[in-house]
Amino acid sequence: MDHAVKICGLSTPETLEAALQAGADWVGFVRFAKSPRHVDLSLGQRLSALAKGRAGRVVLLVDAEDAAIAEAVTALDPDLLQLHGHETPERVAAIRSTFKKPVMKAIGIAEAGDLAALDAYSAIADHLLLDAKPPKTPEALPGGNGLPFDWRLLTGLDPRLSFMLSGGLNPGNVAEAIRLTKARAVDVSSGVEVAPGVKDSGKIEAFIKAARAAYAAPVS
Ligand SMILES: O=C(O)c1ccccc1N[C@@H]1O[C@H](COP(=O)(O)O)[C@@H](O)[C@H]1O
Repeated sequence: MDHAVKICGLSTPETLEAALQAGADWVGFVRFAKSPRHVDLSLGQRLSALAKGRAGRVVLLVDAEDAAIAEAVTALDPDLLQLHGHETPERVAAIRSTFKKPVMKAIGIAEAGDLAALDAYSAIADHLLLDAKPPKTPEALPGGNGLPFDWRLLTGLDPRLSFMLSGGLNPGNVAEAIRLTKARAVDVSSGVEVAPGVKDSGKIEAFIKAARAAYAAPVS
C-alpha cells in the first residue's frame, strides 16, 4: 500500500479508463444500493474486467450479508474487499476467512476516542482505512460524503502504522493531508466528481498527480 492512490466509486468505462491511464493503484466499485455510485453486478463485472491486471480492484460493501458478498466476489473478482459499515472485528475475520480475500476495514474518525478502534482491527484486517465519521443526518451515507475530519487527530499515531486516508480529499488538499498525517495511501470519491456519483476525468488526473507529487516530496 505504500504511496498508493485509490479512486473509488467508478461507474463508467470512460472514467475508469481515466483513472487507469493516470496511474491509479486501486480502483473501487461500490456495492451499496443507497449510494449514487452503486454498480449492478453486470456493470461491476464489466468494469472490473477492464481494470484487471492494470490496478487493484476493490469492492466496497456496507454491512453486507454473506450472500451479497458472494455474488459480488463471483461477478467482480476483486483483489480487496473494503468493509465500510459497522462490521465487528469478528465479522471482519469471518469475511476474510470465508471469502479468502484481503480485507480493508474502514474506521470512522471524528474525535480522538475513535482511534481506539485501531487496536481491535489492526491485527485482523489486512489494511485500515481512516475515513471521516459520517454526519448524523438522515441522508448521510456511511462514507462518500465528501467531508474531511480533523487530520491533526492522527499526528500522534505510531509512524509504523500503515493506513489509507479518506474523507473529503480532493486535488487541492491531498498534498497537505499526506504531509500532515503521513498516510501511506489515499482514497477519494466525491472530490473527483462534478455531482454525486458523476466522476470527472480531469479531476481524477489532477488528484493522482497531486498525490504523486506529495509522495515524491522530501519528508518535512
Ligand atoms: O462512495 C460511496 O458512495 C460510499 C458509500 C458508502 C460507504 C463508503 C463510500 N465511499 C467511501 O467513503 C470514503 C470517503 O469518500 P469521499 O472522498 O469523502 O467522498 C472513501 O473511502 C470512499 O471509498
